[in-house]
Amino acid sequence: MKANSVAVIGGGAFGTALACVARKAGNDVCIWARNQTVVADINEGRGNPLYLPDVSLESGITATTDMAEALEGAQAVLLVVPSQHLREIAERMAPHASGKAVALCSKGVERSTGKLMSEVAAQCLPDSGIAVLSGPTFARELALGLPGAVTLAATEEWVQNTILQTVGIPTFRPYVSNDVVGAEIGGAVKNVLAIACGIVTGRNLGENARAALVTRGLAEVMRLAVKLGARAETVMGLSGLGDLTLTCNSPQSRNMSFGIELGRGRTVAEILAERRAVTEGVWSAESVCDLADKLKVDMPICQAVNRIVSLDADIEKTISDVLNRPFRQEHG
Ligand SMILES: NC(=O)c1ccc[n+]([C@@H]2O[C@H](COP(=O)([O-])OP(=O)(O)OC[C@H]3O[C@@H](n4cnc5c(N)ncnc54)[C@H](O)[C@@H]3O)[C@@H](O)[C@H]2O)c1
Ligand SMILES: O=P(O)(O)OC[C@H](O)CO
Repeated sequence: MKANSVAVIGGGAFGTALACVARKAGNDVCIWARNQTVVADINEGRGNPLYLPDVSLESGITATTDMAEALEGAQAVLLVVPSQHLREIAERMAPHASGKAVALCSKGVERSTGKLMSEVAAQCLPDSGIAVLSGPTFARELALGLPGAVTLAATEEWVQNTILQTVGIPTFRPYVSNDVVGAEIGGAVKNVLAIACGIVTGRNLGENARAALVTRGLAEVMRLAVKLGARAETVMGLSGLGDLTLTCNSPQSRNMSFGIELGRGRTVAEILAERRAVTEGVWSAESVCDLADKLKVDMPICQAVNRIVSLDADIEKTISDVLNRPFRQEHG
């Protein structure tokens, strides 16, 4: 029997890792990447050293810079580009993605509109079935075949089933949900909170402080998610608590490591200038805070990160402001 065909849109670390997962699930996989060097590395070198060094790719994973070619014949699509570029790429996909199941794997909130990724996709890909795939997943570990689990959220059963069959394997276990907004909000906000945890780590403020930040950060995610109509249980699942725990506790995280460097005194511009990889929390801090303001949701940790990364606020003063907020009830 001919293998199913899967398109992975985005040739960064996570797109490449998900291509490995989809291949292990028995699919023929074609990665679309904008960078010709990435395409050549995948097709000729069987790897992606620019974005995911030291990982070899199985045959059965190919790459192209041609969007139509990548999507032709694909039953399922994994959309894995940085969140601020999702609209532009989804618009390019649209003529070739009608009737296909598309899993959104980006974590962020669009800066120019304040929209969640599913809202952007609803505008740009009206004829596709949309899912959100999100959870605690460092690309490298996935690509190496280490075990993990994610939330797979879609309102339509055929979309859930298509994506489940595309990526579900014993070492990559999707847990299915119909709470799309709940599944995506955790991933978007945890990147901002991981920067806060990094700052605290970089300034040697201790493990107690980081545990407090993770817990109070979870309360921020919960308040925003519930206000957006998401379910609390989703926030307590893999895409919420799971991803927050991973990202806020490991310097493997680009967001946490960015915060660590900030905490040690380097500037946003200096750190970003040295990075090829995307640090989503930098780009979503402002849009998460704008969304919170609009919905009148209190998110003091995210606001503090935004003041530091977007408005160049003094770190010591910002930490002091957070610590000196009035005491309050833990819940409610
Ligand atoms: N890396 C991970 O462990 C991981 C895990 C889960 C989710 N994600 C999410 O996946 C998304 C992609 O992250 P990644 O880690 O694969 O990226 P990456 O940092 O490895 O690479 C950046 C990617 O962005 C692309 N890019 C840069 N500028 C672009 C533009 N103008 N238009 C289109 N593409 C552009 C690059 O070509 C490259 O493919 C992000 O939203 C990230 O939060 C990443
Ligand atoms: O390295 P980060 O901070 O972008 O995090 C990667 C994934 O989102 C972890 O689930």
